[in-house]
Amino acid sequence: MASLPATMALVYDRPALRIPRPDISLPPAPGDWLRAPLWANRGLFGQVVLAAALINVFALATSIFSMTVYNKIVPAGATDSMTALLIGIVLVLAFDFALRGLRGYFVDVAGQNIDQQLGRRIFDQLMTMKLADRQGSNGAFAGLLREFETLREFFASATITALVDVPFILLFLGVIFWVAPPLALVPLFAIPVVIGIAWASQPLLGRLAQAGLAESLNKQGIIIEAIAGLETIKTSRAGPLLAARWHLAVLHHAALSLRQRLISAVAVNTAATAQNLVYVLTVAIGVSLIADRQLTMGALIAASMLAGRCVTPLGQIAALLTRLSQTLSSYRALDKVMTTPGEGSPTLRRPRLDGGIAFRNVTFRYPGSSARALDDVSFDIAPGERVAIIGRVGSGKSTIARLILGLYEASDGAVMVGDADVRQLHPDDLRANIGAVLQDVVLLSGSIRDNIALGDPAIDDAEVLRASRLSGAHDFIGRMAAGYDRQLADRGEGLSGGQRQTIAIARALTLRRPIMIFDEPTSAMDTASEDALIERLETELIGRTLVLVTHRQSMLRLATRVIMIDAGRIVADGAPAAVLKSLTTV
Ligand SMILES: Nc1ncnc2c1ncn2[C@@H]1O[C@H](COP(=O)(O)OP(=O)(O)OP(=O)(O)O)[C@@H](O)[C@H]1O
Repeated sequence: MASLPATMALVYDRPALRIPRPDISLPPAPGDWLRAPLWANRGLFGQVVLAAALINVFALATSIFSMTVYNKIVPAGATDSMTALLIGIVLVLAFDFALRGLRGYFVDVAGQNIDQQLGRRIFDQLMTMKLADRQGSNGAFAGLLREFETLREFFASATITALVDVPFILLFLGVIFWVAPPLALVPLFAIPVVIGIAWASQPLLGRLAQAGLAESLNKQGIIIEAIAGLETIKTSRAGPLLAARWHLAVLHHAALSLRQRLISAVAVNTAATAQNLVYVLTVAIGVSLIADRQLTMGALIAASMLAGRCVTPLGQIAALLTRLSQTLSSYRALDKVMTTPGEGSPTLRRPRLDGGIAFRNVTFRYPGSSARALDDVSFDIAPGERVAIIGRVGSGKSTIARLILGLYEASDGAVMVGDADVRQLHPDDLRANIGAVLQDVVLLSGSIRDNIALGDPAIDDAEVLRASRLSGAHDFIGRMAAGYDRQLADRGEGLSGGQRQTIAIARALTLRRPIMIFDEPTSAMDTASEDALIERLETELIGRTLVLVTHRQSMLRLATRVIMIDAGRIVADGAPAAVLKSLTTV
């Protein structure tokens, strides 16, 4: 940057981070996106299982300890043996303490890994998914994608430990049966009751969870829309309307959550009461067995401790089952998104395209719409040709630009770029060859320089500067104190509409791509800025293909051919003067 005057220096620390392109291989089979991260952490889960199993075995040791103390040590007054036993049990408890710590640690590490792996997969899917497959409002869709946290929470938390505890119920039952056979019947009756009630509540909880998820996404959608549109909402006094929608959504969601909690509470409280009842009944029956000399005091104490251990996991399972329905509805909703095929397959790689564009009998309907945005449209644009697309509002001009960029696929017919069908072309190659300025200019948070280079390592400071001078962005960036380092907020807030447009044009002009698509690139500019831009572009665009969507006659200076669209059909195609003349004579 030494050759630049000080005021133009682009002070920018190029991130060392390599930005990997998302993987756009075939979509995973249902559930793969979740199974793979879980399977990748099987080692950690194995250790959790082992630790949890040992903790259960240690629980057995404390019961046996109590039985031995009451049956052998107390009657014989064997204090020496007591000391040895005490040392043994303290060692067991120390191991138990360490294992509980390790178990928690392994669960947390597995949770962190799953978080990262699932989070990456979900973001990659978002980046590669077709625009046509995006569901619901921005807020609701964002909320849906964040549901992966519910899944992580379920799989990497108490779930694993609760599940490991289940088979040990049988072990504890077996030991109770060994020390005091009739007492085993008490937990044996309690277990199916607790599981039965938790299981019976599943279908209703499942329906409530599904409705609850929909309501929560609706709530999220409203709040995100309100935040993004705050300026418009205030100026058009739409606050009360949004507030009414919000209150209704909160009301519905709260009512569903309350019902969910009430039903979950029945299962969870049944388990808690069963736990107490099992203890009381074990002691009561045990006392009568002692009176009949069928049971020792030590055996009763051991049996009551073990009966508690039998029923404790049931409480966890009841809580788990109530969360299962929520987890399942999140899983089903996410699975739909995650198994949707992404944009094309990466079979056809063309790093450099020649700039030719062709539409072959293209018909297009937007998803969910029966109207044809484009109706049997055919044209050929030769490499280096500069074509303006004109027409009335809503006639289909921007749709042509979106189809060339591969943002949507033609419903019928084919869109060819550089002699290749855009459905076959790797989207990365297609878009690397096209410099595009879309109608709604969106900048991202970060510096102005970041927004012009947008993560492409091939764009260096000199190229950023060249493109900014061409677009006119450099004029105002040079006057800013922070220059190209000026940080922008979300969506480029902090700049005027015209300034945002010049930055978007600079972004498109970098790297002299063979195809330029400009959709109303100067709609927010004053006439002088627009004239200056046209003059610079006239030489810059020589030899490059231009598709220019415009309502402005002044911009037609850049075009050597004009295509006119009306209601999705081509109604005129020829030299600018001829097409304009036909317009005035109609
Ligand atoms: N995302 C969408 N979903 C459904 N219909 C859409 C969508 N975008 C555009 N349309 C419809 O497709 C038709 C063509 O839209 P397009 O944006 O191509 O018009 P345009 O000619 O660029 O209009 P303008 O001059 O106002 O930008 C319009 O009838 C419009 O309502």
